[in-house]
Amino acid sequence: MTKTAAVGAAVDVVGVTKMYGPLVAVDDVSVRVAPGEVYGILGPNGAGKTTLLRMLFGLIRPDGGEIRVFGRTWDEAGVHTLDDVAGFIESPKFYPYLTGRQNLEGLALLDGSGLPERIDEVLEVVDLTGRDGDKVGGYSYGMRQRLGVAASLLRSPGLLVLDEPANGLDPAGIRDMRALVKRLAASGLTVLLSSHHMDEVEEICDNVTIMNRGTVAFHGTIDDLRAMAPDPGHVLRTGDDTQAMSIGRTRHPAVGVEHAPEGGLVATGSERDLAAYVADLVRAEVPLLAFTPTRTPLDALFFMLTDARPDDVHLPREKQVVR
Ligand SMILES: Nc1ncnc2c1ncn2[C@@H]1O[C@H](COP(=O)(O)OP(=O)(O)OP(=O)(O)O)[C@@H](O)[C@H]1O
Repeated sequence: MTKTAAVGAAVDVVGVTKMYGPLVAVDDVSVRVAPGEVYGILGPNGAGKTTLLRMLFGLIRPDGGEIRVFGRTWDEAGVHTLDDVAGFIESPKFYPYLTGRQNLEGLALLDGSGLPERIDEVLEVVDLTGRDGDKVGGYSYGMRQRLGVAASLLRSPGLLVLDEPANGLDPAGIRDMRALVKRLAASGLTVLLSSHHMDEVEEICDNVTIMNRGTVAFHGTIDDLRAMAPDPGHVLRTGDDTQAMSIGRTRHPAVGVEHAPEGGLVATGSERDLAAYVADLVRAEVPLLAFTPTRTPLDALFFMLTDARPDDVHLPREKQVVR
């Protein structure tokens, strides 16, 4: 990426660095989000995602580089940098003893640009119609996240920034949040979201920056990412691993067959080569007990590009270190 500000970009982060003492939390990172796209910042814990979004929101200042939001910088435009922007860092906060609707009414009043008549509309977008009269204290975590999105939409933003919106949600909450972001994207809204989840970014985003320890480990389209992904690995459980291994090594050089640390074998190769190998095992009457994918190729790539361990990346928010 060239280090010049882009004309017409919704967000243009150019060579931004942020230090915390000796720690370089964000190291010369550039990210360009075009209007109308859904852009993902993906990375394991501590990669620098939230720090980057905090700088965009003006909550902290970069030590170097420049951030433009719809062409505006904090130095030039001050708080007007966020005129057309909405979203939240980490989790949105609401008054638990007020209803969802009352919280939105309060926000609409405070934020002159949020029209009270939009409340019904945004509640419907986030699928909270019918629950708006309940106190927020009784909402699930997923409902609160969706209310946060509703609060953001009140001001009809041009850019919605979401920091790990699906983090800490149960599977149904994750599904609802993804569906919501997809609906918003389909309506033409520009969305910048951070995530721990490769599958979330793959499902929702057009472009992605993968961060690791403050630096950019990958930058490009989801298709570019897919093209880089390694062949899928499969765990193979057989009644005769020795013979299965020997058939693999002698007759299927394009398939890698190794002993899996947890028992059984791991076979890697293209789908076609794996299918031929398995067919051969069946022909040789090697008892086949299981053939299951280890992890998706994109997940495997994510672990290769970052220091994430599979266990690191699905920690719910409440289990993470609170700063
Ligand atoms: N206020 C702070 N003071 C000191 N160090 C900080 C502070 N905020 C963040 N860091 C450090 O900066 C690095 C990047 O943190 P950041 O929160 O941006 O990562 P992240 O990718 O958002 O991770 P997570 O997914 O866990 O939120 C981490 O090493 C973190 O410990």
